[in-house]
Amino acid sequence: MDVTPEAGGDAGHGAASITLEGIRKRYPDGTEAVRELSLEVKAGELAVLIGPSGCGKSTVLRMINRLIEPTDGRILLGDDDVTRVDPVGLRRRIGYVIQNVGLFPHQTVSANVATVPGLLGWPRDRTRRRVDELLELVGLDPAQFGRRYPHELSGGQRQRVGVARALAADPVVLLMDEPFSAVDPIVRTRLQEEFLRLQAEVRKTIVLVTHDLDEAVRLGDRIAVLSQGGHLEQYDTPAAILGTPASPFVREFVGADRGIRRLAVTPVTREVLDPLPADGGAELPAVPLGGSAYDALGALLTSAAEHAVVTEDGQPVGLLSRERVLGLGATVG
Ligand SMILES: Nc1ncnc2c1ncn2[C@@H]1O[C@H](COP(=O)(O)OP(=O)(O)OP(=O)(O)O)[C@@H](O)[C@H]1O
Repeated sequence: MDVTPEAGGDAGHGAASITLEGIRKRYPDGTEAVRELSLEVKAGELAVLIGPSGCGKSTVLRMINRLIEPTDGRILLGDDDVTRVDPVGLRRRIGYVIQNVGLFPHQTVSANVATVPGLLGWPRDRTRRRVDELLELVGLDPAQFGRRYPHELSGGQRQRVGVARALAADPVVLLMDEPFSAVDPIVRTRLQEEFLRLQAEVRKTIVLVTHDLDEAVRLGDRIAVLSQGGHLEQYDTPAAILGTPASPFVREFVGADRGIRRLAVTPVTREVLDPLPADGGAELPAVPLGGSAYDALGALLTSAAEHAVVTEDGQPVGLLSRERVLGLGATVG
């Protein structure tokens, strides 16, 4: 069988749907990592797998490209059963991006991106064109970055090279295991935005594993919330997952983050302030009246202070305690 780019590709360009049918993974030591999971990712869609540590997310992902062999069940790319094909050939048709990227340290950026085309025996000219095109696509100038080695790049740049490498041979499917977690939050947000633009262009079928609910909500067309043993609690759009959690587990899972998210949109008002001390709180961190409770909490945690002084037009108007800020999160959660 040949997993062609057209296989099952009714929506994405060169993308295939992924169907998991009753897959199960029992490790040799008896661990039931995934008991029974069925899931369909439509061609050209991005599905996020999220859930607590150890619930089986990475195991599911690695069964799709057969880095891990399923104990039971079927996995289809388009109409083709991946459990029946040569795993090495299969992996050349599936892009795989992991945390910390896994670039080859002694090869240049261009050589890294050219890995799979090289294995597939593409002519050198075609490979070179493809490498340049992909580096441009992920926002790296080929002339400037192509000859560098991975250690000469920032973490965010390495991550982009990882994505370019995974896309090099125009895979039918892209698997991403915590692809943005190794970079700081600001770079992460930027990479996520760039990645969404890239996905709008290439429309691959993508399965992405993350711990970060904000990332799941931002990137996912659909989110699969898993509990221990790869149990599928809910598989739905981000809005539906946040708005109508299907089980107490999902409610609790999104609930914790929902409180934090609400803090970001809750302003610090006069109602929550305590009177100023005699010295006006000169030594305390200052936060503006009307600023977000989330930012106020950040200022308190950074300075390890119990109180912040709240200012209006530069003048102190009251004290805000850490307890009050946390209360704002709890009462609106
Ligand atoms: N090779 C292995 N042998 C035995 N058990 C394993 C093996 N690999 C993973 N497991 C177990 O299978 C379960 C699922 O692991 P998996 O890595 O898929 O979870 P995960 O949801 O990706 O976790 P995390 O979020 O912590 O990365 C865990 O209980 C883990 O300890």
